[in-house]
Amino acid sequence: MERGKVKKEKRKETEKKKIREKGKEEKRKELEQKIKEKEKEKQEKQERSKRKEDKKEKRTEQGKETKKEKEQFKGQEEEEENKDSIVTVTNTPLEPLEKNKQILVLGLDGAGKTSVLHSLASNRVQHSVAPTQGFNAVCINTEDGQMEFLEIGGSEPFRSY
Ligand SMILES: Nc1nc2c(ncn2[C@@H]2O[C@H](COP(=O)(O)OP(=O)(O)OP(=O)(O)O)[C@@H](O)[C@H]2O)c(=O)[nH]1
Ligand SMILES: [Mg+2]
Repeated sequence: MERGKVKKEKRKETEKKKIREKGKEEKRKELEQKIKEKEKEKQEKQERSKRKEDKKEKRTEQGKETKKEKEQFKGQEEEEENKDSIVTVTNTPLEPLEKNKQILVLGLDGAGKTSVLHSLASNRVQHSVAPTQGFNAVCINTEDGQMEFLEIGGSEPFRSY
């Protein structure tokens, strides 16, 4: 009888051990799953941060390009202003060239604006030209298209224009 009791107790102990081991394995599996989920979250965060950095870099590059364009435009304007007596400025310097061009002619009085335009239009040199009062418009037809010159008198009353 005692032997039978001992055997039963041994069986119970082995069963208990088995149950404990199963519980431990389940806990291990749960921990492993949690660790994997955390790693995935970290990777996703890193990818998001990378995308944000890429977007920022693109924006800064675009800003640099626009700044360069502005600087080029300013440089062109300054070069045109530094010309001696007659200054010609096109209305749309950065747009594609059109057939009809409008050219503004500026300069001090007596510089020879009207004389140059007259010689261009008529192929003749006119010596005594009266000072331009207000503005003087000259249209010249060329092979490529029309060129419209607008001269503003260089006398002091017209310099404000
Ligand atoms: N010697 C010489 N005289 C010139 C020349 N070009 C113009 N002139 C003379 O300079 C004077 C003034 O010329 P304009 O063409 O009227 O000058 P402008 O720039 O139109 O002057 P405003 O209309 O007052 O702004 C005229 O008597 C011209 O004959 C040039 O190349 N050489
Ligand atoms: Mg003139």
